[in-house]
Amino acid sequence: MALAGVRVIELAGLAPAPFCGMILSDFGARVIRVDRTKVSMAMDSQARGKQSVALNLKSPQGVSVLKKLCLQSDVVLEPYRKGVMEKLGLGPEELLKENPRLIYARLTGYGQSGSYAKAAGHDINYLAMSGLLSMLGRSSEKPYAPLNLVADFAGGGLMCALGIVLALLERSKSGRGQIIDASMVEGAAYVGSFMWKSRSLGLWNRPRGENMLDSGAPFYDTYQTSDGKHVAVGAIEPQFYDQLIRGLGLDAASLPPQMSISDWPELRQTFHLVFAQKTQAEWSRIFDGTDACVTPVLPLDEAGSHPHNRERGSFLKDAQGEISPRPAPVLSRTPAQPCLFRDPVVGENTRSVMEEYGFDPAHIEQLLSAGVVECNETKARL
Ligand SMILES: C[C@H](CCC[C@@H](C)[C@H]1CC[C@H]2[C@@H]3[C@H](O)C[C@@H]4C[C@H](O)CC[C@]4(C)[C@H]3C[C@H](O)[C@]12C)C(=O)SCCNC(=O)CCNC(=O)[C@H](O)C(C)(C)COP(=O)(O)OP(=O)(O)OC[C@H]1O[C@@H](n2cnc3c(N)ncnc32)[C@H](O)[C@@H]1OP(=O)(O)O
Repeated sequence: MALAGVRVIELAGLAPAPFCGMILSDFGARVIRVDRTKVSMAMDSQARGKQSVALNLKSPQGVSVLKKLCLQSDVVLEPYRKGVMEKLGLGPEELLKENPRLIYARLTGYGQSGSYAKAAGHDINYLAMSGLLSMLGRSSEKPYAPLNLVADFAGGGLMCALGIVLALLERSKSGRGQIIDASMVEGAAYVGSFMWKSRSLGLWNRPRGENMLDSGAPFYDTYQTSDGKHVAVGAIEPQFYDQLIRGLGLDAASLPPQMSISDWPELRQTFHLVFAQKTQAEWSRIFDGTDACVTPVLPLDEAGSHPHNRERGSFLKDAQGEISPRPAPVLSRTPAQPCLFRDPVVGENTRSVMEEYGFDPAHIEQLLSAGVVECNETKARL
């Protein structure tokens, strides 16, 4: 796999850093998640392929253990508020001095500088600060955050993984590590570059929800079908729009022109009435195999069984029978081989990882009895 041999220490976080760690793990990195001690269960729902070491970083001995892990690793990924790592004596200056090849990835909302750097926040705040949230939502309604997809995952976890891969690539030439300052505000904004850079095309001149790609246009929207399900329509280009009109059984000559914005409300009402006459499956039978750009809106539990996705193996089933997306993209020679085994219990791998990183057994026992580290091998076997 592409990242085979890369060792990552991931400090347990909420959502973006776990996703970043899972991407690295899916593509072959060895990811060791450092959990707090005295927690009953991991909140990491993206722990695929990871190992868990439970370590109390509030103790000086715990800090020494982490330093030793980082000394023999390629990447450390930290998701805390600015200054937390420095307060623990685990800041980048400290760790890079000991291991100049270390890639020190800092995944935060607002980045390591600026007046918000130390403020708490979540996806919705970062998305708001990126400028993008102002563009999301239906006409005459307030801005609407599309789950926590954009800042946490696209602009956060994924962008940070890109930074890590870039830094690894650069290190193969220079031999040197570096610090990655991954701000979710900036990551989200960057993902949204098209919105900034396409403003000159007039794509976003109208109020929110009234432009071509923000549900303003009737040919770029969702419609309810007679069985209460939905279809998505993305028939932008005239040749595809023609096929949409044909599939709907409408007469193009009796409709206003596609790009007549003032007629969009009337056209939307026509589409709405027609789509409501057949079930989602009936519309799929009509539109599958055409270029009308009409697809069913699939719920998560149906996405994996859709023929197209099934043919490509786009979703996988793990040992617990849980279905989730397979890693993307697909590399032809060195594709990801995601682990299908269950997620680790907190502290399940403490002892084995410490042994592997050169701690002698007596020292491990001493740290265990002092509560600096925790080992939950038995819990894992239950
Ligand atoms: C929208 C998403 C968030 C979705 C997450 C949800 C899935 C979960 C959010 C709340 C959870 C529920 C809740 O916890 C209650 C229940 C708990 C129960 O156990 C389970 C069920 C729950 C219902 C639970 C269920 C789910 O988990 C939730 C619903 C996001 O947007 S995520 C993005 C968030 N932003 C960032 O990541 C940006 C960077 N980080 C930050 O800005 C801050 O970390 C953040 C997120 C604002 C949190 O701030 P906080 O003050 O809590 O922490 P920090 O200032 O960063 O400091 C960390 C402290 O922890 C110490 N520490 C770290 N590791 C260790 C260790 N191994 N040992 C000892 N101590 C450790 C560290 O030293 C810091 O200590 P100090 O404060 O003393 O410096």
